[in-house]
Amino acid sequence: MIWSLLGQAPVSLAYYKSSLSIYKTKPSTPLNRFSSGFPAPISTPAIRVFCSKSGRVGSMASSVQNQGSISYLTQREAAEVDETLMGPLGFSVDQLMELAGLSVATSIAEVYKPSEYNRVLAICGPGNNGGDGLVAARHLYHFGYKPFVCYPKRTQKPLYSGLVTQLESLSIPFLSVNELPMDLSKDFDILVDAMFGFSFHGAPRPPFDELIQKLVNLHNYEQVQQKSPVIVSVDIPSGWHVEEGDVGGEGIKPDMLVSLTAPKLCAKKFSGPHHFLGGRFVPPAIAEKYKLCLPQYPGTSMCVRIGKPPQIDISALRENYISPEFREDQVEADPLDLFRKWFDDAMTAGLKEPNAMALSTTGKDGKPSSRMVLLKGVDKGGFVWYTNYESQKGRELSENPHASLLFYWDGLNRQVRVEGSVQKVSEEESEQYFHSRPRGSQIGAIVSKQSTVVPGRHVLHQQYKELEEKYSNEGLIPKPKHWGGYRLQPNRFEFWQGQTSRLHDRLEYSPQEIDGKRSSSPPWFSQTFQLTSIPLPITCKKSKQINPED
Ligand SMILES: NC(=O)C1=CN([C@@H]2O[C@H](COP(=O)(O)OP(=O)(O)OC[C@H]3O[C@@H](n4cnc5c(N)ncnc54)[C@H](OP(=O)(O)O)[C@@H]3O)[C@@H](O)[C@H]2O)[C@H](O)CC1
Ligand SMILES: Cc1cc2nc3c(=O)[nH]c(=O)nc-3n(C[C@H](O)[C@H](O)[C@H](O)COP(=O)(O)O)c2cc1C
Ligand SMILES: Cc1ncc(COP(=O)(O)O)c(C=O)c1O
Ligand SMILES: [K+]
Repeated sequence: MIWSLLGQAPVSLAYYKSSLSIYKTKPSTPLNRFSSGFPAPISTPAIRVFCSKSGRVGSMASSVQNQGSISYLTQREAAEVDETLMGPLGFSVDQLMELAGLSVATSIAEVYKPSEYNRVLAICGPGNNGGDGLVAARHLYHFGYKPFVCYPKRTQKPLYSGLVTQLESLSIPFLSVNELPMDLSKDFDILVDAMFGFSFHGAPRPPFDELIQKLVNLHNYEQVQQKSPVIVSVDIPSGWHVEEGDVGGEGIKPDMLVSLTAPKLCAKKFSGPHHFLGGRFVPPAIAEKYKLCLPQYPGTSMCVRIGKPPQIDISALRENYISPEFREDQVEADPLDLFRKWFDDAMTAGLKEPNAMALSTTGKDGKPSSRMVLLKGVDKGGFVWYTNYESQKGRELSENPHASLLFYWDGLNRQVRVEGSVQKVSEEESEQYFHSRPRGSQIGAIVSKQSTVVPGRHVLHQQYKELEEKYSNEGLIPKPKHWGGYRLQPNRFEFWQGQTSRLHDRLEYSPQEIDGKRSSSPPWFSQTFQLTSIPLPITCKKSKQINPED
């Protein structure tokens, strides 16, 4: 299929025309543009690299190396950055180690879900790299993993004995080298290599030579092996030369490398699928001084993916949902109460925009269309959202006043479907809501001829600017006639709670028939909605208890 392209402007939802030649010069379909444009199934977004502004400064700067815009440090530079952080910049080793260990744990959690990779062995060395491993083990415990620790050469400093006590207080088992099984693959899902970091030199001495060999023996990510645990190396794959990497080619081959502060030179030789950066504590002064180019961390994350994104087999992407049981006898009689309860759960879980819902409409041509809108109110009268009445959805709703709403609360493994008939809300209600919005959004609603083609972004921006000036005096911005709310009055709800092996819980509420007639006058659902097929007064069944792949 040959596709034409209509770009969508960012500020408004009007479209602007864009050259179609993009498909002539780049013979790709929208689908492969999509898959090549998005790096990974993991939650980290595309990498944006930030660099210090000035040129190279300081004595060591000339040896800071970049590969694809990201800086790599030599061993000496890494040690010096460390010293600067802990000297003039006032950090303590405890602080940095805590943040480093947390970065390692969050990187692991981004890729290896505790439901599948639960048993973690952290092998910790005598220095700070080992300390990072101890901290990571503690965080992993709190994230739902089952950690074990092998810490054969303990350091007698209070920082380290404190970390050990903390782990012991969580009943995390410490295993001696002798207690480790010959073959680590049966007992662990993740092996955290926290033996050596950037101060490693020479050849590994006992007992670490043997431990490194255990990792070498069991794992080579290039070989497809069933049931092989993954290796996550902290900062440096232990045994590798800090700058040259795996010189003899016989070292460990981690699946994941979590570089700390900035990757060291050996990381250029890392060819495993998951390279992350952690240690979100580098002040601009350090980045500037050492001319560090580092990726931006997304949102509030403690880690960011760097390096090539892994090749994704989309067909293999799946989650096994593990949730508390959602039972018929636990639900509310009124689906609205259950909706509110689940909405509160989504808020409490800190989900982003839990009020975002997919709205599906069909016009008289019967062709469905869906888009996201924001729920702005829910009560006995129904579910309310606001939009442009002249948009595609507005046109379709005028032709066919029935719609479906869909909420998906990732993280809670929950989905709610709501279907019903739709009416415009009153002008007064729309007025009131319109004026509660930020002034920028009010102007945006005037500017945006939603779902129409416009000549370019500049037109929108120009109109926006003019209106901004016009209404700069804090006066009322008039609501355009074509902007307002809709209210969907539900006639069907389905609450879905994901469960293991695709045997999900699905409960459907549909209107009860009284004397052979459907109740139709609101507010009726608190009384007359029923969960299909439990004996009255409230009936309930797992609707369509469904084949396992539903
Ligand atoms: N700012 C940061 O980047 C931070 C990094 N952190 C982590 O700290 C490590 C570096 O820690 P450091 O203590 O300097 O060094 P190591 O953990 O690499 O290990 C040093 C110990 O290892 C011994 N060692 C060295 N070589 C060998 C060997 N061939 N065989 C056996 N033992 C060896 C060494 O003993 P020596 O007697 O040989 O000196 C030390 O006992 C960094 O990589 C990060 O992971 C911080 O946690 C946070 C800030
Ligand atoms: C999370 C999210 C929330 C949105 N909320 C609204 C909204 O409340 N109202 C709205 O008109 N458009 C909203 N949009 C934009 C719509 O998805 C859509 O692009 C626009 O309304 C035009 O749709 P149409 O051409 O199908 O009518 C939202 C988009 C997203 C991603
Ligand atoms: C075009 C459009 N209209 C309305 C909204 C809802 O915005 P508000 O929360 O300001 O009503 C959104 C939200 O993304 C939107 O994109
Ligand atoms: K390591």
